[in-house]
Amino acid sequence: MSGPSSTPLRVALLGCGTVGSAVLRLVGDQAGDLAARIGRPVEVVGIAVRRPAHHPDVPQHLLTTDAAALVRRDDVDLVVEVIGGIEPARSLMYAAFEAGKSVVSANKALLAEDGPGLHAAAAEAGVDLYYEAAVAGAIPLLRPLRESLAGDQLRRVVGIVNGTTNYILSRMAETGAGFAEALAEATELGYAEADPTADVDGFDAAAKAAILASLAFHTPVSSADVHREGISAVSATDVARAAEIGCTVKLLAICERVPNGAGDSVAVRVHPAMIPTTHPLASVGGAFNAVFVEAEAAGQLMFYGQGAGGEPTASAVLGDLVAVARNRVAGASGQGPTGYADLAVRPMAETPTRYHVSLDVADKPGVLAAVAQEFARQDVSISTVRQTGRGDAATLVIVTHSAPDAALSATIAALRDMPAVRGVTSVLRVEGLS
Ligand SMILES: NC(=O)C1=CN([C@@H]2O[C@H](COP(=O)(O)OP(=O)(O)OC[C@H]3O[C@@H](n4cnc5c(N)ncnc54)[C@H](O)[C@@H]3O)[C@@H](O)[C@H]2O)C=CC1
Ligand SMILES: N[C@@H](CC=O)C(=O)O
Ligand code: NA
Repeated sequence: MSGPSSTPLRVALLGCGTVGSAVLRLVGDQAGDLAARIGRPVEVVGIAVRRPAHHPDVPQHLLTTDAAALVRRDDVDLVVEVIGGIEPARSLMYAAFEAGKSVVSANKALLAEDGPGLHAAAAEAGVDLYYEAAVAGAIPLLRPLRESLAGDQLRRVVGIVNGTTNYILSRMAETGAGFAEALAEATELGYAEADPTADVDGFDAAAKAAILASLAFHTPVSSADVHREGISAVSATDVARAAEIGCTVKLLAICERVPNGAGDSVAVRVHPAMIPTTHPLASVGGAFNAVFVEAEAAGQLMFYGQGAGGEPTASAVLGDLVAVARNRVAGASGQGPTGYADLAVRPMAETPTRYHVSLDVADKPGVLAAVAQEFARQDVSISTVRQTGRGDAATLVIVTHSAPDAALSATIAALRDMPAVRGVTSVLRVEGLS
């Protein structure tokens, strides 16, 4: 049996921002252990950046602004893509596969847009495409879905998968911080995307939900298939109303397999929701992420940890780097995800949800009955009604039972038009209430 080789595996690093610089640091700090774990040393031989002058701490001879030439260089064996976004990351990955090089990426936006195409290109080239860092940062989640749970049937994956919005919502609830102030802090801490509207408007979480659903249900799901709402409309009133009923507001990603006699479908959505403070996801604070997985045989599993930040994300990148390097040493490649089930994606309008609605109404006879009638008109059953205040300042707080989302949103539209309703002050979906 042959022993470890001293010939290094040569890595091209594309991007040297929050994640890339942490990857570079960890590869250097852990060089000895990585060599022992892989069987060959790992050496970063080139780093593509946009502006070399912005990277004074990096060995200058490694820097290049020509990422396309770097991935094709003969002295590059593996590629780590931490530029982010669609282009040029997509072209660079395809070029790497064409040149027979495995890719490790943290790029959920790209994987959620073009996952099947990228995987097909990697498979055709007989190389690997790994991206554990793309969903829930440091938390090992994609490999467990792809490998450990590959023998089970998954029913539901639900969690908090965006660190920036969780940080903002936590700060708003705990300290009363304003939205802009909390977002600035999250950006400063390296959690936010280059364009933080990707976090705030739910695009980042929707991309992660698409990746999770694809792996969980063996079905190609892209970002465009995901119902997406961000947190920019979450108000201090929503947070206060949630607290009044023992709930907190979280941005949830919910991926479900929906049983149906004619053939199962999948429903994938990202939106803010009130959850009870006793729910395990309620205590997930700051930039932490947590994901529940429900599987037929395994039952409930929970994954928790740091979902954003340079070092935590670099940990997941390095785990993938070790995996693809080991495959390369063994002359093998891992099995990519399978999309054989190819289930239909169920529209949000048909997906059952529950609403919490807060209305300012006149405290007059018949108002409650008229409001209740609007719910009944859409076949929406009410779970609880609470009235506070009297006269002009009366507030009705209604929690519904589960109903198709379209029926609930039609009810809200009708309530807004009712003369007796002075204002619809808070509307949020509710998850996890008994
Ligand atoms: N920051 C985080 O907490 C996490 C980030 N990710 C993902 O990791 C990737 C990188 O994110 P960050 O490091 O936070 O972003 P960043 O904006 O800090 O770094 C990206 C770097 O790529 C460089 N770049 C852009 N275009 C380039 C080009 N054409 N050639 C060479 N370099 C180029 C930029 O100048 C920048 O330095 C993204 O896909 C992001 O979604 C994933 C998990 C967590
Ligand atoms: N911007 C993302 C970074 C990790 O994916 C987040 O806030 O979670
Ligand atoms: Na992860």
